[in-house]
Amino acid sequence: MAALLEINNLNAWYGESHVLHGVNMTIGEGEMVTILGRNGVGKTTTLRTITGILRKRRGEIRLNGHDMMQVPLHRTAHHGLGYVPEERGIFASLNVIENLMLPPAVGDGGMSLDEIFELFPNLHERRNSPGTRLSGGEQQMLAMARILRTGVKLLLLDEPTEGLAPVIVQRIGDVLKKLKERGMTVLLVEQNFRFAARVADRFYVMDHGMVVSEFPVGELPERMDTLHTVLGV
Ligand SMILES: Nc1ncnc2c1ncn2[C@@H]1O[C@H](COP(=O)(O)OP(=O)(O)OP(=O)(O)O)[C@@H](O)[C@H]1O
Repeated sequence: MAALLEINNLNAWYGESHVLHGVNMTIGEGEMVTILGRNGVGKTTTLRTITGILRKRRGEIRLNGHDMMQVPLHRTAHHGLGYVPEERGIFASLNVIENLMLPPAVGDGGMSLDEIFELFPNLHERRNSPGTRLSGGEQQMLAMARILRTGVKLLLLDEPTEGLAPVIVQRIGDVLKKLKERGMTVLLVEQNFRFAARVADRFYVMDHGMVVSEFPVGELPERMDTLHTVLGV
């Protein structure tokens, strides 16, 4: 499988605080990979550093072979990188369609509104509702849908299931499975272990700003005891 994203010896700082200490990851095209780890180990920071929101960084980030360290933040989407942050960023005063149409399409292969509404039928039902009236689950789906419309190749998701009811978590899992069938590559941070086990091909476990282990989903059962210790769950 060809690598879509390659990260080598990635370091990042918040001011003087050195948070990532040499992260290495490779994500193959069409893969779904989950980053696990306790609170504060650097999972969100890894996503923010890949997107370039956090600029105080050193190391290597290649997307499709392209050196992303040189790409300014406003150009990252043009290279196929889409980021859905934990806080989702839905515009409260805009309705669902307006939120969806806001980011410009930046590449080929973005989903049409019809395709989006097929994937997220409840967004179609709520298409005229303002952001303020959406549930947490609907906001999460809208945040994902908005990025999918733009034609991204790599989707970075930060805790997509946080605070959501089990039935909505299940639905987000179904969406990710359908995206996988379409060949989308996804790197996600997730604390919900059962959800992650359902959608991921592979896991990275982070601790103290580094990747400390990596394994395919098939090895999950034999790793459970160690993971419970490492993750404190
Ligand atoms: N804006 C910031 N300024 C300074 N330090 C920060 C900032 N954001 C995060 N940190 C620190 O960086 C470290 C890594 O945080 P990060 O949010 O990446 O962890 P995480 O693994 O995603 O955990 P969580 O699930 O709690 O978000 C933590 O020590 C955190 O306190």
